[in-house]
Parts: sequence; structure tokens; C-alpha cells
Amino acid sequence: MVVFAQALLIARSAVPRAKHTLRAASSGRQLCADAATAESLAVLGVLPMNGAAPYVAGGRWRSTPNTFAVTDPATDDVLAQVADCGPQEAEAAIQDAQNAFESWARTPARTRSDALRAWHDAILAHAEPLATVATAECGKPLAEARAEVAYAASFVEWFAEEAPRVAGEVKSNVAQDRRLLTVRQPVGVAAAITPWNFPLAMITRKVAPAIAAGCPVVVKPSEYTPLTALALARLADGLLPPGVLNVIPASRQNAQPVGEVLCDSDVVRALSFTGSTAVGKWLYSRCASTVKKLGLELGGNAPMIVLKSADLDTAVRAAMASKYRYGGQTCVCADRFLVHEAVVDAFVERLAAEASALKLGHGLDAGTGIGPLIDEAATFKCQERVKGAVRAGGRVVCGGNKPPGPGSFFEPTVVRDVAIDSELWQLETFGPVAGVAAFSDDAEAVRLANEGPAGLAAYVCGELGHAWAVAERLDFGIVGVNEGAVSHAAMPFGGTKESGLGREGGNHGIDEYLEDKYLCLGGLDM
Ligand SMILES: NC(=O)c1ccc[n+]([C@@H]2O[C@H](COP(=O)([O-])OP(=O)(O)OC[C@H]3O[C@@H](n4cnc5c(N)ncnc54)[C@H](O)[C@@H]3O)[C@@H](O)[C@H]2O)c1
Ligand SMILES: O=C[C@H](O)CS(=O)(=O)O
Repeated sequence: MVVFAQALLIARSAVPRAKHTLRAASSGRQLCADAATAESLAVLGVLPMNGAAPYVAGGRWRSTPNTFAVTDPATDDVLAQVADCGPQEAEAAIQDAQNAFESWARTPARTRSDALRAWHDAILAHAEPLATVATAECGKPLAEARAEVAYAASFVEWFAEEAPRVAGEVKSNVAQDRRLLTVRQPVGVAAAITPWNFPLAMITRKVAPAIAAGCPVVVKPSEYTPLTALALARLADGLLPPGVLNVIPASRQNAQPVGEVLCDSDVVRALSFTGSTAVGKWLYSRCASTVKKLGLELGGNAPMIVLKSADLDTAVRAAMASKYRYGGQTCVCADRFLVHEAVVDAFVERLAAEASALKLGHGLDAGTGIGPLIDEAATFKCQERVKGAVRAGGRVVCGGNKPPGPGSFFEPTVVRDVAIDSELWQLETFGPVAGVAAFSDDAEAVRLANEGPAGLAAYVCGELGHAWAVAERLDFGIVGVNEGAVSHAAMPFGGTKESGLGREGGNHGIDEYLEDKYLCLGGLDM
């Protein structure tokens, strides 16, 4: 079982970054401008149709009249054109999924398990091209992308094993004239709307349990990372029946119109979303009209409490593993550091020294510790949050700037003496910026950590008994104790408060796609 290892290590290989185009044997049309990505897409079988990467629905790869561009955030170069699905394509994909539902629901669980296992194996067999495409689209260092491939595959493996274990129950001791049974049945067609920051794992964390349960899925990936989603789907070709896995990429302009179709359809019985809290709230309200089963994995703003009893090496290691993973663009990154006044100077000095040592660069280049943020808006947000924190009395210890040149980069940054009412403290920044505030009293640290609408992840470093006592008082779905890299397919992932609804992964992740049906067998004379 894969434990999600922290991948801040230097990327191992320098994938050649020659500039030439790959011309698909079939159409001879250019798909991708970047050599490493083009070769990877070819290996994965994501080849152009009418000059753009096609989408898949009902087991058929199709093109659309319109396409949208996918860019490399490190260079601002256009990587490829991709089919731009709108409401019409979404409606058709839902119907394709519905057409597949009855047969897939009746398929023996072991058969569903075997199909998922084969997909898992195909993903791992194509780990390098998958990682390369993911890095090209979302910018994460190749080492982290490789780790994400393993993480994504671990969800497919986990739910391949869960599929045959779905079972009902019988209560035979309630009454003489009846037997009471439950069976667990797939809810029906599921929809998944996913973010760009884990373009593989956020899809398999939804699709694997749905397919294991017997639910066909329509996936709308992020407009930033559609090629990665299409590559995953291509690897499922021939392993899943037509219509079980449908991927409908859409441009930013089509995201909401497609979302409306998915929400308004009474054929879609479950919708699982991972992304910002604002969009999650919109989907929550839009799904009310059809009362769907809803899974929401939303925004974070994680506190990390460093207690007086903390071991400094452990605390800094946990901070680096959490804060600067994928340049701080994960929903579980530590953002708000509450550090006991007795250790804050030493902690800040060590953290700034290690953060400053991270090399900015293209994710495919060896030595890159932090790649670009996803777009210019993300770097602007970081810059504004740092400026605001300084205006409120904070002090930049390292970083704090967008370096000159192309790409949406931002320096790994530590700001200390951050005001609790500053936006850097109050809001999720989603960048490589650590905000540090000192505390003197543990109860005050817990109060500050629990303040606000975010309840996804929290961290606490200290002597074990001391840290555990604090951890149990934190109002979050996930708590790391002396550890900054906590996510694992075997454990429930999700948040309290406005960080979401439901849990993904673990022993109950498949429940999101099942209905319990109670059957009463009466008229027995025993
Ligand atoms: N809790 C988690 O597991 C988790 C994981 C990853 C990211 N996130 C959160 O996601 C955010 C960053 O990801 P993002 O920028 O992709 O989020 P986002 O909400 O902007 O986009 C997420 C997905 O929703 C789609 N979308 C956007 N507006 C939509 C609309 N009106 N209707 C339908 N679909 C719409 C996007 O196209 C994308 O596919 C951060 O807040 C982060 O904390 C949470
Ligand atoms: O950011 C989103 C992911 O859920 C974080 S993790 O890879 O699951 O830790």
C-alpha cells in the first residue's frame, strides 16, 4: 500500500526539454508543442482528433466544434488544444453513463474489482508519461508528480479491494413472522468535478469508489489539467465497459454551464466535488433541486501548532513537508503557524533557511524544489497577502517576491509576527507562504487554530502526550501529530465546518456511492 511519501526531494531526472512537435501518425496534426509532453501523450495514446485532444464518452473518443488551450504554467506556452465540452456534450455523456448503469450495477463485484486492478496496473505501468503530463500541465516538480501517480493508483487499488466487501445484513431475531434484510446498491450515475492541483489523485479518489460500487461516472476535470484526466481515461480503454468512465473537459467559460447540467440532471444521483469552498457552496445549493448524494472536498487554511515541548528537527521537517509541497498549493498545506514564544525564533530561523534552499524552476528540470504556481492570479494573490501582512506589522524573513521572467513563480516565503486579523492569516492563500505567530498559552493556540470556517487539516508538534492532548481538541477532519505528510488512501479524507461534506478513501469512501435498501420478508409462519 502506498504511503504518500513527501516528494520535496530533488527531481531525479532532467527530462529533455527540446522544442519540437509531435505529429500523430493518424492525423499528422500537431497536438503538443513541448517534446516531453508530446512524447508522453503519444505513449499514453492521447492523440489529436481534428487537431485537438479528444474527449471520451460512451466508450468513444470524440471531438467538439470548439477547443480550448492548455498552457504550461512555467513557460506560459500553449501545450495543446483540447475538446471543449459544453452542455450538449454533458447531457450526452450523462446518457452514455445511464446506458451503462444497469449492466455495470449487475456486474459481479469481483469482476468490477478485477477491472479496477487492471486499471491500477496500467496506471503504474505508465507512471513516467503520466507524471510528465501532469507536471507539464500543473507545474509540480516531477518527483512530486511521480509520487502523485502512486498516490492516485493507491485509490484504485484500495477500492478494487473494497468492491467485493460491500455487504448488507440480516436481522433474523426481530419477529417470528418476518426476516429483515438490507442490501447495499449503487446509487446510479455519478458526476465528479475535480481541481488542478492533484490532476490524477483527485479523479481516482472519486472514480475508483464509484466504479467499485457499480456507478458509471462523468468526470469534468479542471480546465488547467484536462490532458492528465484524458490520459487516465485512455488507460481504462478496454478495461471498463463503454460509458462507465466518461471524461468531458471544458474551458473555464463552459465550467459553469456544464456544472449546471450535472447538477440539474435527475439521472445524476451523486455528485462529488473537490475545489474551492465558493464553488462548493454553489454546487451545494444547485444540487438541492434534485437532492443528490453530495461529496464536497473544499478549501483549507491549516494551522500548525509548534508546542514548547516540540523537537525542532521534527517540527521543521513537518513544516517543510506540509507547507511547501507543490508550492503550498494543496488543500492540507500548513498555512498558519502558531509557535510557542520559547521556540519561535529558532523555528523561524530554521524554516526560513530550509525554505530558501528550495530551487525555483520548471517541474521537469532536475533540481527543481518548487515549480510555478498555477497562474498569474495565484502569484498576485501571494504578493498581495504578503504586502498586507507587512502592513499589519508582519516581517518577511525570506522570499516574498515574484521573480522576474516568464511563468507564474513565487519565492518560498516566511513571514513572522503575522497579525491574526490579516488576510494572510484569515484566508487560504494557496501558495508557498508561511505565516507565523507566537503564542504563550496552549489554550490560546487551540482557540486560534479552531477559529474560522476551515476545518480540513491541522498539525501539532510536541512531546507525544502533550501533542496528543492538543490534537484531540482541534476541530478538523485530519490532524497530523509530529507529521506533515498525512494523506493515505486507507484513511478518511475530508473536513469539518466549511471544508466540506463526507469523506473520501478509507473504509467508508465507497458509501458515498451506495444506497442501503431495507427489505422486509413477511408472512412467515415459523
Ligand atoms: N478538500 C480537498 O480535498 C481539496 C483538494 C484540492 C483542492 N481543494 C481546494 O480547491 C481550491 C483550488 O482548486 P481549484 O482552483 O481547481 O478550485 P475551483 O473551485 O476553482 O475549481 C475546481 C473545479 O470546479 C470547476 N468549476 C469552477 N467553477 C465552477 C462552476 N461555477 N460550476 C461548476 N464547476 C466549476 C473547475 O473547472 C474545476 O474543475 C482550493 O481552495 C483548495 O483548497 C480542496
Ligand atoms: O489538495 C488536495 C489533496 O487532497 C491533498 S492530498 O494529496 O490528499 O494530501
